[in-house]
Amino acid sequence: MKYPERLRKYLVMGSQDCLRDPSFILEEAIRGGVTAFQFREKGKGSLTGIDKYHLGRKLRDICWKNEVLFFVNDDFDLFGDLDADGIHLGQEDMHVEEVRRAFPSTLIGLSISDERELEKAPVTLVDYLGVGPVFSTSTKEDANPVVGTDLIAHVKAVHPHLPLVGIGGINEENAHEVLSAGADGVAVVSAITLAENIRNAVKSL
Ligand SMILES: Cc1ncc(COP(=O)(O)OP(=O)(O)O)c(N)n1
Ligand SMILES: Cc1ncsc1CCOP(=O)(O)O
Ligand SMILES: [Mg+2]
Repeated sequence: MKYPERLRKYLVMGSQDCLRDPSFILEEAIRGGVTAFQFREKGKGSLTGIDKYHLGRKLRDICWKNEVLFFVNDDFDLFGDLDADGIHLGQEDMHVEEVRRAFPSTLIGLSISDERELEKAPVTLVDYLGVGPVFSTSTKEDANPVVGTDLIAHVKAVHPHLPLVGIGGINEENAHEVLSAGADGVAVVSAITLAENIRNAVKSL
């Protein structure tokens, strides 16, 4: 599968998002068709230090065994330690320019939550944009205001060749709206991690 298609079904997850073993959830999600994974160990109840590293390594190995892209959220040191395929950065995180300088050929994703952020984004240095929250979410405590599918359509119109994924409140009922608005993929946490049947949840996205 070529690169932008590999962002089609993008699971974002840390142990704090799981009621079951994260390795089991990731394996089931991959069997259901997940094509990319972001290790986002962050927020209430999340692991730190060596425990975070060990879980990250376990999830990375599952991804690699199955040819699924493995991204690390925020944590530049962990990204390097795990030799991840890429890193996802937000507006408050380490600067894209700095990561690109240190890792000329890694995959870099950048969050966009409004038109102003898009205007000042170093788009030539990133491999995809994560646009959202598209719908309301209870997974991210400090989430920005909901942007709807209009921002997806705007970003695609301004940068038609730059891959983009929607994130925030996406589930099997509304995923088609995100894709119809121009997204290359959907990035999902709770609709997968909390699903009773994970494989079916991914299949129906
Ligand atoms: C694919 C994707 N898009 C957006 C985000 C959000 O990143 P950020 O704004 O840095 O917030 P945190 O995830 O770090 O809380 C993401 N993680 N993934
Ligand atoms: C990490 C992140 N960034 C914007 S919304 C969000 C959380 C998305 O979680 P969910 O898919 O459960 O709404
Ligand atoms: Mg971040």
